[in-house]
Amino acid sequence: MRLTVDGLDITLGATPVLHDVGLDVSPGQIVGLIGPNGSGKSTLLRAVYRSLRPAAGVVEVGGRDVWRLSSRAAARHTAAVLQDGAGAGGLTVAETVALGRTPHHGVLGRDGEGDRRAVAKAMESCGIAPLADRDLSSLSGGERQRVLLARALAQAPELLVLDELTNHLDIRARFELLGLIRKTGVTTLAVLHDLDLAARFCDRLVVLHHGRAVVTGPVLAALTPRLLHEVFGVRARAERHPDGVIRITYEADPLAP
Ligand SMILES: Nc1ncnc2c1ncn2[C@@H]1O[C@H](COP(=O)(O)OP(=O)(O)OP(=O)(O)O)[C@@H](O)[C@H]1O
Repeated sequence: MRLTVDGLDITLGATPVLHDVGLDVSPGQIVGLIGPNGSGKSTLLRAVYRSLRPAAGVVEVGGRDVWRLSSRAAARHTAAVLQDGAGAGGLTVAETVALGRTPHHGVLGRDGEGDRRAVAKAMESCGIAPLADRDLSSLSGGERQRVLLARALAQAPELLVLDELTNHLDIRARFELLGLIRKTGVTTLAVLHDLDLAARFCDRLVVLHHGRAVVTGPVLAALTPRLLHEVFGVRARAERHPDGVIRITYEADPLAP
């Protein structure tokens, strides 16, 4: 399902945070949202998953303005995994993942066989089936991230919104979970701080700087040495290696003026 954001302006308190931001994620693509701390990435995601109403601009998923849908209707197609998302207190892992099915329930709100299958499959694919009966609060940060991703996948979304999913994950888990998301084929907008991971897994990048989308495009076109210096303040270059993978190489003194 296509995501389109156009002309987004957001002010928080008295601080203008996003200015005329637009982006487009084609069905099945993974688009990385990158930018320095405070550039407005999480704020933009909040407008997309309908937790922050923009002062101006439109967010459309599958051609429908998300702010014209009920939150329940929007939750049937969009799932979010948020930075250090705590999840509901006092629930087991299996109960937490099952919450992902809530937007699909009828008026009786009961789990059916299809719901149970979706939950089991999501737990299996995120590697958390052995943790099913553990209390969510007893998990490590990385385990909790896997649970929150499983909850999002159980939701069977057509748009996945990820805010620093890879925080707390060990290096293998980063590759595993981003690879898993690629395999699902779900349209994804992901905030990533790790530029190497962004370069490896994203079809396109949107670079935010001081609340503006300054560059949008394929990884190599976006991550020029000039952009890396002007936006991220580092001397580095992105190159496609003979194995086909794009990697970032930092200069000996990345902070050189
Ligand atoms: N309630 C608020 N009132 C005023 N300013 C706010 C408020 N919430 C966030 N901001 C500011 O908005 C800016 C963008 O914040 P946001 O969390 O979207 O950035 P980010 O790019 O996700 O940052 P990070 O990479 O550090 O997570 C920051 O400068 C932040 O201080």
